[in-house]
Amino acid sequence: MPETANPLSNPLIPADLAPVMSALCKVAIDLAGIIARGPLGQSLGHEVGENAGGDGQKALDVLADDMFEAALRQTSVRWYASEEQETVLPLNPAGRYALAIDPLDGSSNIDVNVSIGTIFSIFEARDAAEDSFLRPASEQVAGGYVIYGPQCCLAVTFGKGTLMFVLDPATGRFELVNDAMQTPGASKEYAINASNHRHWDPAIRAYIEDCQAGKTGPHGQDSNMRWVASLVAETHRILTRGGIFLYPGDARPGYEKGRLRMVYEVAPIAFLVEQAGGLATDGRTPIMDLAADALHARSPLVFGSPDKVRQVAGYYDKAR
Ligand SMILES: O=P(O)(O)OC[C@H]1O[C@](O)(COP(=O)(O)O)[C@@H](O)[C@@H]1O
Ligand SMILES: [Mg+2]
Ligand SMILES: [Mg+2]
Repeated sequence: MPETANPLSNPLIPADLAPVMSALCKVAIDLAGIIARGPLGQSLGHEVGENAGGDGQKALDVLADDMFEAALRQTSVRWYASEEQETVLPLNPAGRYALAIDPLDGSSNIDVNVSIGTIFSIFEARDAAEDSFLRPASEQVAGGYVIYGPQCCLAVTFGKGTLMFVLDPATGRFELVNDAMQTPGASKEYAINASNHRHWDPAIRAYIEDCQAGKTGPHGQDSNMRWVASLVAETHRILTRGGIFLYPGDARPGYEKGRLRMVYEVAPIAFLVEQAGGLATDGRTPIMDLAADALHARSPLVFGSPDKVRQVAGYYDKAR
């Protein structure tokens, strides 16, 4: 792929954030190349350790983290918080921004050639490292993801709608394909890891059982279930085709608040989805009103087409 000085130049990118976005995109292009070579290149999917959240780290998790950290050092990012780092790293002391990142999302899919991604969230930096991230999701100045799939795409919001770019392999540039993504309202698809059925609370259990009941059940429609186990891929599908995603808290030890991390998974995805006319809650409360109480804190996440997300909140109200 040809190398361009700036792979993302567009008037819709705020000028102050443009160098940060450009650095993210350059790394994303390099990662897309590494991922595309799969077994022809270095081994990507083998376990190399454990991260602060207790998840196994794959070689590509660590490589992606190293690449983003190195590239963002040259930008106005003051604080760097990563799924793969226990604490916040100081980058540019004079920098204006605090950037949180899931360098490689969906790592269980690395070996099986299914879409994986990168998720990022940007706040204005505060003087204290952690304080810069432990604040309401509504204070984000940018949120987005890159998906490494059949197409490499960037979805990003700066609080004025959700933009979608596609990487053109012929030029090495991300081209704008939609300047106002709109989550479709009507969809028959729901996404949840159904193997956890026995651990769910009564509200989620009742909601999913009613989805499964189909046309003759209370929802009055047949549904399809999807579970990619890659949050970026589920988000991309829902932004494009509608539907609902649920990763609720459940009864497994350590899963009281589900699996997903507030700072670098839940908050940026909620920002993107709400800017595209969807809703994102923890089941009841809008994610945008919530703040993490620790860097790697988890949060339940329910997002997608507004009517469906409201419907889930109704099940929680009934279960009270
Ligand atoms: O394996 P589970 O419990 O279904 O969890 C799947 C979820 O875990 C994740 O893979 C977590 O992300 P990481 O790969 O960044 O740890 C999400 O992308 C996905 O939604
Ligand atoms: Mg993730
Ligand atoms: Mg990850």
